Amino acid sequence: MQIQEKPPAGTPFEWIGGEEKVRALVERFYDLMDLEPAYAVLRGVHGTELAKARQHLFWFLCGWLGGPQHYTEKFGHPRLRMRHMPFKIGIKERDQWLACMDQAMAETGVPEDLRARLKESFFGTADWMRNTHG
Ligand code: HEM
Repeated sequence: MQIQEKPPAGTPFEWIGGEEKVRALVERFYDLMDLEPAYAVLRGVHGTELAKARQHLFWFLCGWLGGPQHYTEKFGHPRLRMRHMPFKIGIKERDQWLACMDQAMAETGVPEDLRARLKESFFGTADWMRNTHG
């Protein structure tokens, strides 16, 4: 008999395990950004305080994954590229963001198939956010 993994039915939000898991993922993402020397450049782009970023990314990701649209209900269209314009985002920043998020997904137990799919989607979004060479 084979043990069935939860099938990828419904939304990625359901698949990941709802708000509790999204919250855990976001918390780990910013904890790692704070802790790991490998993400120092990315950390440096952020201010001293990460509380607002934690809350906003949580609200955003719930909707982006197909769950509750907290972010758009509060702020309207995310206009993410425009909102990131004040920060220098090149290849290094993009790659550290993606690596930090991937490590957070691994450490919070995001299912492998979902993790691979999200990695691709995150790449598209992060690459589109680049606003400087290098
Ligand atoms: C590519 C590299 C990226 C860098 C360097 C970066 C950096 C930042 C910084 C510095 C902030 C401001 C945090 C604060 O207000 O304290 C921010 C906010 C935010 N980022 Fe990113 N980010 C990146 C990619 C992404 C990606 C891929 C996503 C979504 C999948 C994302 C979603 C957000 C959201 C939702 C906010 C909050 C915006 C707001 O409402 O003010 N970011 N990011």
